[in-house]
Amino acid sequence: MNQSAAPAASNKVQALILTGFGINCEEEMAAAYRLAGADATIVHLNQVLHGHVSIHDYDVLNFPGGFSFGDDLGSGVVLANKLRYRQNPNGRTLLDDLREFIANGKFVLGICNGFQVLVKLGLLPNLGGDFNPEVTLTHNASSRYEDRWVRLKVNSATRTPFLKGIDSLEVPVRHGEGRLVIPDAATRKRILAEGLNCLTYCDADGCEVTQYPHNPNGADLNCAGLTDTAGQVFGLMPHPEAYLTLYNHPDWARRKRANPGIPEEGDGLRMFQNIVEHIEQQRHAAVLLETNQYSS
Ligand SMILES: NC(=O)CC[C@H](N)C(=O)O
Repeated sequence: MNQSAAPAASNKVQALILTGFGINCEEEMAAAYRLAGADATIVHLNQVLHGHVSIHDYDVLNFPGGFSFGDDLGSGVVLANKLRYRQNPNGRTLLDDLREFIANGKFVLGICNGFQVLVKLGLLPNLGGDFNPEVTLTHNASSRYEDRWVRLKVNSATRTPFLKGIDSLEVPVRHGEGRLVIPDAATRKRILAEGLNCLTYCDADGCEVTQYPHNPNGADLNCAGLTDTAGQVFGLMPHPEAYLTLYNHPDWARRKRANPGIPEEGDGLRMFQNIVEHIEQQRHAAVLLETNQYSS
């Protein structure tokens, strides 16, 4: 774990990955970013909450999966409250920093418990722009912990760069509280109209199926992931960071035997490659703009 206050001097995209308090998927997330060509720094949340590490030194902030605070009071609730109310020595909360981080055009990703935190903190879907919770994630309709592989379909209307060029993907789920509940018709309508329901559960052919077991939790809109209206904040229940190579898949040997030329990358890696590439392109465009300003 990195204990220093700033990321190493490097031209690579900088991904900050938070851990602590029961988060347990930080190493997989760091592996995903490193395979995608970024620098990944794992820090304990206290480093950020006490003001020793600034999120503003990074390009993309990540909330991994796990069981923060033992899921007490509901998955993600205690951590979200800590981020909303805990002040650092300068009197700022992490939510204050997150508002600024997002206003600066940066990116936030939450996976599983991380998605639950983003929803409970009001970062997703944040239709009102005031960071108040508008939807929730609660106990699976099956009343069971669901631990298996699912297939997802990407909403072609999504604006998030994380999902650019992806039609469908296979990924594992492992959660007890993944059921998205949208409490009112107006919120549901806006989520649909703006394409914020970026991922839905589907069958092996990529056709959307709303019934269990395809939809593992009974989520409203058959929804597995949400973005904010700009597509900068993205959260999903399944774990793309757990499918980085073909060999993460339980069926890899059979698949390789049937098709020896099968790609060795797992479906989940693409989202990390996408965001790293997007940030690199943004930087390149900014440099070109600056060069043109000086030369004209
Ligand atoms: N894998 C996870 O992040 C699990 C999230 C949460 N603890 C749940 O069970 O719903």
